[in-house]
Amino acid sequence: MQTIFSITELRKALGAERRAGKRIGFVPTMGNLHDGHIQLIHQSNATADITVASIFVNPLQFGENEDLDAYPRTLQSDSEKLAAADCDYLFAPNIDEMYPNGQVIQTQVEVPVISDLHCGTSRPGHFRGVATVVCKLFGMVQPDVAIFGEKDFQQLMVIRRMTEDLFLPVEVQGSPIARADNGLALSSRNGYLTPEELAIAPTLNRTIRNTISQIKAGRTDYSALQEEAQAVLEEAGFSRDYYNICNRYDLQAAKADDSELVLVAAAYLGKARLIDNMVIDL
Ligand SMILES: Nc1ncnc2c1ncn2[C@@H]1O[C@H](COP(=O)(O)OP(=O)(O)OP(=O)(O)O)[C@@H](O)[C@H]1O
Ligand SMILES: CC(C)(CO)[C@@H](O)C(=O)[O-]
Ligand code: BAL
Repeated sequence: MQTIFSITELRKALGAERRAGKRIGFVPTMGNLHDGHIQLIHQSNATADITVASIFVNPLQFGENEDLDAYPRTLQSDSEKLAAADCDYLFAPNIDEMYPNGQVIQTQVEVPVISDLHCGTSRPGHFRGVATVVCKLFGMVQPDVAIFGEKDFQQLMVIRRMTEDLFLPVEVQGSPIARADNGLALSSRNGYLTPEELAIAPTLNRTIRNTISQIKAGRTDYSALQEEAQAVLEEAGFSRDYYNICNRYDLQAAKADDSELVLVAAAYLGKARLIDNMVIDL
């Protein structure tokens, strides 16, 4: 695997691959890689000839009081994991490479409506930061296909909308959530949890599954179901963010006669903010 830090060098290397007729797969990440990320690399390897992973902790998508400084930076071990997974290129630009004009005076990409729901409500401006950096990364890497995890369900929808609206020539693929045996969605932020909190964390997924079985059993009083689940999570030691039963296609609050749903949730536990979701087929 070749590690590249500059856009010029990246363009040179990938230009040669493209001219050789290679289909380029791309996996954008913020690093501190776990098996969920490696699954995305495998998916890219299966669909493309060349896989490019990026590692960039993007300040533009972090709020003022969020964990930008604390976010784990583990380039050496990430690079070993990527090489072992047969990734071909690691692109790890620094902040000046990504934002040569600073983070404020530059073009930003806004995907309206959906960006203001759920994670966008608790993290204002977050999806503008995500859409902007992913658009820039697409311009740098010019992939044929890009893979994103379904753990960030709303992020995947924002990126699909952006790609479609801007006619970006990239196929966007989702990849299922990789979980620990106890149901906990793998996440770099699980590393913030103490052993006691790690024992509590699977309650988030267990609660989601419980809500879904009640919906499958016929309950359609979604507001009450959401409130009951929030109470269970608080009792377990979480603090509230959101827990919403939604229409799968626009992420608006589900109506009683909607049949294709998704439950999206986020909750605070100690220093971590955990997210999870599950689709519901009725
Ligand atoms: N458990 C998982 N299963 C599948 N994909 C995942 C999982 N965790 C992360 N991803 C995907 O990996 C890509 C990079 O995500 P990121 O680097 O933010 O990892 P993360 O572990 O989700 O970190 P964080 O805890 O900060 O959200 C995203 O497309 C994300 O959806
Ligand atoms: C897509 C992404 C790499 C953009 O910074 C980030 O939001 C993430 O890791 O999911
Ligand atoms: N996985 C989404 C990146 C973030 O939380 O900022």
